[in-house]
Amino acid sequence: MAREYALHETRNIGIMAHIDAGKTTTTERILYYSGVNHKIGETHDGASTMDWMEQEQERGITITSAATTAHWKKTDGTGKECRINIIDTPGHVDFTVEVERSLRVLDGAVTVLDAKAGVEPQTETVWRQATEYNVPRIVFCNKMDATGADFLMSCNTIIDRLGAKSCPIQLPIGAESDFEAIIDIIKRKAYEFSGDYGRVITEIPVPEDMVDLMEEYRAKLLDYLADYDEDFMMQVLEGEEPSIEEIKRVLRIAVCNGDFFPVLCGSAYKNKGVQLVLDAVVDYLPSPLDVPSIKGTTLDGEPDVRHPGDDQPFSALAFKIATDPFVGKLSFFRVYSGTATAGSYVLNSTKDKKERFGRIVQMHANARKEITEVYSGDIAAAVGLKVTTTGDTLCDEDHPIILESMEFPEPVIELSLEPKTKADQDKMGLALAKLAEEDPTFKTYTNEETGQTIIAGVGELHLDIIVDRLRREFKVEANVGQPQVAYRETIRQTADCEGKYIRQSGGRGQYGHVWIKFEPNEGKGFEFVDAIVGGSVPREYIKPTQEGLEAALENGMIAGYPVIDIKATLFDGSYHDVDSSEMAYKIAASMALKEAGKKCKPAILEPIMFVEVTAPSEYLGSVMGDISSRRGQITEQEERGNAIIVRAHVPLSEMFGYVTDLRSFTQGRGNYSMKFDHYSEVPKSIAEKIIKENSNEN
Ligand SMILES: Nc1nc2c(ncn2[C@@H]2O[C@H](COP(=O)(O)OP(=O)(O)OP(=O)(O)O)[C@@H](O)[C@H]2O)c(=O)[nH]1
Repeated sequence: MAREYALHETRNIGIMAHIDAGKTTTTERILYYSGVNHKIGETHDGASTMDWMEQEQERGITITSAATTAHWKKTDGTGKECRINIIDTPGHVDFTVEVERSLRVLDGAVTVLDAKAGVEPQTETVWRQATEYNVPRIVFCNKMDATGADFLMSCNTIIDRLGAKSCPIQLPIGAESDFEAIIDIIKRKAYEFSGDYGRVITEIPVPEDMVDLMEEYRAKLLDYLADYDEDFMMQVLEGEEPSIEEIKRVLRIAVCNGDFFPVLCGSAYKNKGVQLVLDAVVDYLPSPLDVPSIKGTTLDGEPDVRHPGDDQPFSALAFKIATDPFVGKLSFFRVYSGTATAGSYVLNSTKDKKERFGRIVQMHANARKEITEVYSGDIAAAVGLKVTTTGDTLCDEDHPIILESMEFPEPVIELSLEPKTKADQDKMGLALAKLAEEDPTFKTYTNEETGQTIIAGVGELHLDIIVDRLRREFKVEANVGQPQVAYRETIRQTADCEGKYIRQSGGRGQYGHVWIKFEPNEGKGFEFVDAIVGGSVPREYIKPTQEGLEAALENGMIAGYPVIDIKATLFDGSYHDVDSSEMAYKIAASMALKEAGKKCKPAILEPIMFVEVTAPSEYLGSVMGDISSRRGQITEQEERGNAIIVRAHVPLSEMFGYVTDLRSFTQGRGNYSMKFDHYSEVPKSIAEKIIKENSNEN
């Protein structure tokens, strides 16, 4: 089967915004106009198609990014269509990993702003992420119908707050309840929307009193564009009037270049303007051919690259694993090069395992269409992959490559779960394993000392939702502990440590004996070195020693928290001809680590968060004072109109309940966002307290 849409007629886009700016409503309209949906579900009625998970509907927020395919006619008069793959990205800071992983596989994005507020703190976060991943964007200034909507103010915030090169390519006619129609600055035409969900678009005259403003911004736009094309610059300098096609051509170059951001306006809710956003997606956002070829490495770690094209070797990146109630596990992937058919085998080069593409499906909101082949540039989901997790590369076995993957934030908050009944206990293990498979930022483990199941995530809301899903989707009832900081342990000093496990009481005994040198390994995680010469520890017991050590690291040395940044060199030991066993070496390794807890100057590390607070200027003093009282260090402060932004590093343990405190001393006008930054050693007094608390529980 040949491909349905040419590569240059494919768009992989994300819709990014501050929470509540209207991403979901906008996406719904897109699906409606592009013919996928026949009924529009309003998010505030809890009936939207994208937010199909039950609690998403109740909370009215988008949690998972569903990849959805839509089609839209090109504006060049050829009657041809583009395929637009849309990834709906969540706006809450606890889900930035969702934003980041979709950014990784997108070629372009639509940033949705709320016309009442312009650029908001969370918009800045996603904007910066998009910049980091070089994702070209167009901006849709939504909610023009809402009280307080101000288009030009919003456009200015893009320049002032984001420091971005940007210019409107539309102007609203009227605002708030008088918002009526939209002017296309490039075409010098105006449009109004009527009929079923604004389906009918009618051209109307540009109001007399808006002509000057339109010309002013048109001139500004041309000025900006002149930088991107020499011929165009000459035309503008010589006062020639460039044609509409010419302007669109250069605007496309500017947008694809990733540093120019045209702004459109409308109201998704009132059905005005979304079709023009789709036109702009097709006209200005890049196809897979317009973005740089994806980089990666060969299996030997040499730099390598894959170019888009169906004739290239197959390469794809798995960016999301989801559980579908009907087909089971779905692995979403983006194809960067080549093609693959359903039923074929591919190599998971990250894990060095073969995988079979059982069935391949394309998602249309919550419906799915089975396809037989995927092509370069496509986004689709595979059913039945066994070992693949988020971030893995799938590729042609004969041309292996490991594509650049993504980084995931640390799970810094944890809580304990106690199943209510034996039946719950049985179900819980499976359910947690499934959730962890879907979400690389969610971890679960058993605290060996207390026997409790611990779940860890990136924020309180993240864990809240996990617990909620356990209850609803997996029908597991559990008592939930208070959220706690996920501390870590490490060592500060090198020492040789012995672990000896010998049991000889009649019959076959147990014998395992190792000497391990432990060294601090800051920022480099866990490293295991086999330095055994002369067989003092036989070959077959080296892997068990490493495994025993890895398991022991999870349970800590002094307070039960996972040990990080440690290098272990197995350099000596002994064995017994009859009694040595894998188990005995595993235990010996864990005993050696216990000894490291005494000899290697162990330390407790706490997560330090990057916190960004925005509040009216008069609260600057209180914001700073409060951060200091939380052991915070202010790194930057900035004034922006009447508001101040304070950036700081604050230990997570001091941030519980911050939202309530901030609201109360700023009379509800302060806001903040926070994300993990790094680990740092806790002050001695606190370390002692943590160790004491954790030994009390025993
Ligand atoms: N007045 C007005 N309200 C809108 C518009 N678009 C969306 N809304 C409302 O704003 C609220 C948030 O819209 P959503 O589409 O759920 O926003 P979102 O950005 O997807 O939010 P999350 O999924 O929670 O991140 C809902 O109550 C919408 O009905 C608009 O154009 N005008």
